[in-house]
Amino acid sequence: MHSESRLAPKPVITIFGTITTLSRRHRVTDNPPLYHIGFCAEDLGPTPPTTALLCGAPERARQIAMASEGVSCQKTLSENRGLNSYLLTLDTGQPLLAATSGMGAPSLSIVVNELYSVGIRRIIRVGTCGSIQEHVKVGSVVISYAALCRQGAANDIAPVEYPAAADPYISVALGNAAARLHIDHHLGLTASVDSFYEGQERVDTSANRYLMRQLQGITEEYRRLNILNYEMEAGTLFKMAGVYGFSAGCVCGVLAGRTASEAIDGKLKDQAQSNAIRVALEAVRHLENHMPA
Ligand SMILES: O=P(O)(O)O[C@H]1O[C@H](CO)[C@@H](O)[C@H]1O
Ligand SMILES: O=c1cc[nH]c(=O)[nH]1
Repeated sequence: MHSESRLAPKPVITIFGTITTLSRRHRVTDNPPLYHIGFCAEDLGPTPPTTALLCGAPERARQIAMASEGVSCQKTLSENRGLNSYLLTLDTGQPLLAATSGMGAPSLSIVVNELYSVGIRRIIRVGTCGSIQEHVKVGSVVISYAALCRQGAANDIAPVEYPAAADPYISVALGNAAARLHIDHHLGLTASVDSFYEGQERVDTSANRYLMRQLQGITEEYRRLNILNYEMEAGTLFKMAGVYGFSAGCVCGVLAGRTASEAIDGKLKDQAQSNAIRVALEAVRHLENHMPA
């Protein structure tokens, strides 16, 4: 045992106040951190969280931890590879993890595997998306109860036909949370794909103006199949939940209205993301109270 590993965590001053970060020298356990997420089960303390809010962007995980009402950040667990993760306590007393998946299913699959290893049993993706339906407006949130999963990583985990379904209790909790907060929301089907440009039929804003024939018209086809939105992680998360045996949900802020334009709406971006965060936090408060993981 190295004596330095028993040192108390080092306090650091950030623009958000004083928090504690777990540098390699100041971790309170000798157990090795998991290779990608950069922490292990013992780093989660005596009352470890079993629920994680999982964001594609590290800045969003940080926003949940440092700038959300009713959330206290106990410590920064890791910033390894930009997969920022934070140990939190909600105003209800519930422990919670805010973590980062990175963009796309391959990165998400690694992070989710390691989160499961450290004891996480409920994962709510807090993401962003593009709407493909006229009535799903930029700034609103989409709660995915299932996904059309056109993702390669998922095929390493389950057959292509395997259902990509959210936990119905989480989906209902997210819908009820959005209603309580008076946030414009839609509960429905999501298309989870592997690329932001070609896979979501972007041409005007893409460096690649050539779209393979099989993708030409795909957005209109999905629209007619009553799919609400495009994003890049939920399908694989849902399939992993089924195979591993944890519960999963997804709420995404709408950043692009694809019936009008391919572009991200910069003006409503912050509002859409903070709506998704507020809905997820409110849902967790009620899920934990009524349905222990
Ligand atoms: O904002 P996040 O959570 O990263 O989600 C969406 O944004 C990224 C693409 O811009 C993809 O990861 C997509 O799923
Ligand atoms: O259009 C969008 C916006 C965010 N994320 C996506 O995957 N697509």
